[in-house]
Amino acid sequence: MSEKTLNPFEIAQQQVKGACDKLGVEDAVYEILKNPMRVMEVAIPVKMDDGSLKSFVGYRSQHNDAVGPFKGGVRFHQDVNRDEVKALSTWMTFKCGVVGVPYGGGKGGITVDPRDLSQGELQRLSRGYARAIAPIIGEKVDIPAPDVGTNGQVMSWFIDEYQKTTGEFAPGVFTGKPVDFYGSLARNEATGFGVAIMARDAAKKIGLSLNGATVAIQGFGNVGSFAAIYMVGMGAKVTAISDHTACIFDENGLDIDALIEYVKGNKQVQGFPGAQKELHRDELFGMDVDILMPCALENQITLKNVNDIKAKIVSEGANGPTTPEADKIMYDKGIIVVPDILANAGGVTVSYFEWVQNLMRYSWSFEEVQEKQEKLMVKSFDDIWTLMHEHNVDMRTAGYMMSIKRIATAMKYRGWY
Ligand SMILES: NC(=O)C1=CN([C@@H]2O[C@H](COP(=O)(O)OP(=O)(O)OC[C@H]3O[C@@H](n4cnc5c(N)ncnc54)[C@H](OP(=O)(O)O)[C@@H]3O)[C@@H](O)[C@H]2O)C=CC1
Ligand SMILES: O=C(O)CCC(=O)C(=O)O
Repeated sequence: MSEKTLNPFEIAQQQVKGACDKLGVEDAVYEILKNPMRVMEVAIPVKMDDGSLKSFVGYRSQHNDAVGPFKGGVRFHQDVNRDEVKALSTWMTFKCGVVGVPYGGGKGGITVDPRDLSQGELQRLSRGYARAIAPIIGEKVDIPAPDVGTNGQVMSWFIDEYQKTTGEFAPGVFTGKPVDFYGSLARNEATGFGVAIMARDAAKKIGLSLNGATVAIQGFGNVGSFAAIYMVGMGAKVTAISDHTACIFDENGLDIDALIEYVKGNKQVQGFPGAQKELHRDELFGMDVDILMPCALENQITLKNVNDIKAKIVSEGANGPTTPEADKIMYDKGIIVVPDILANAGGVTVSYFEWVQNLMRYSWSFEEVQEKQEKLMVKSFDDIWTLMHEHNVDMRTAGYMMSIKRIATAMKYRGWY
């Protein structure tokens, strides 16, 4: 048996359709939600350091803005394509609905491996992208943020170029900015922190103590590294971590601070001197751990490896890491999967707080932001947990159902159906 599809957009549509059917909403709701409202494709010519000119392809997909402005990150990665961006924007709509932040879904990206570019080339590419999408974004229209391969520096170039292009000083048009350049305290930590607290709450539900619990994390970028830090802070041992080079292992728990320092210099986990063992990156999924956190890319838990999983809880830091077929197998086995649209919603939640602070020209303390994030995510977790039992569905379907109700209500008031 193999997967029906690995196309992330078809998977996103399947997930939305399943939840619409379960809820029994009018057909019009899925008809509207099955496609993004707009997808822009742009060509971005960049003068390379060697004097040549290279044209890169970029996208911005705006899925649905019934609840509020489109919101979602921008990915710089060699595998970015139109359907991936459409899927990511779809997932954003339902993620915002899950935590109840007043946004719709958007997502952007450029097909490029940023590691192949110099800082100058990266800046010119980022500015070209901001100029190209400027006509369709805005502080109250569509608010991009970081995703794989982008960060606060890229957001800062976006802001500057947007201002040059439109003449408008609008720090709230992008979130995920550096803290000393209109960013919010606790945004950098937010997604990983959320992934950790959602695992903590799932553990509570099944009576799993985090003290000494073991964790495996795929991906050690923004999301994976902060998830690791917070899990250790809660008493757990992160025994395995992978990136595209390797999976490193230590039965006593990896030293996360030392690994962060190592990765800063070496750009990879392979060769970390603090590891007991080094394995192929894909061996991470079969590790004998209590909690698994996929924090890299789509389609990582599939029919190929789902039966190797020994974890009791999967907290999805990445967007779309699990195929529907693998999802069903984990549900049947009683593995709790905290779905991406809830587990990684900390990022957009604190992006919302950043935006509110920007609009008020005011800032909150780290503790205040993190407390607000935790309160919101814990409530969403509890609501979804209740809904899951009421309808006898998995957490992902329950999350979509909760979200669809909110979005369908807004669409109804607007007279869209
Ligand atoms: N940043 C945010 O606020 C949010 C991010 N997300 C999602 O979380 C995921 C990670 O994002 P983020 O941490 O920001 O991205 P980063 O670019 O910071 O990190 C991505 C990580 O994934 C690793 N990776 C890539 N391919 C593989 C592979 N085949 N096996 C193992 N590891 C791999 C990368 O390793 P290497 O460096 O070796 O390539 C890197 O460590 C994405 O799905 C993103 O959409 C979701 C919500 C918010
Ligand atoms: O911070 C944001 O606005 C969105 C982050 C993001 O891209 C995501 O949640 O996938």
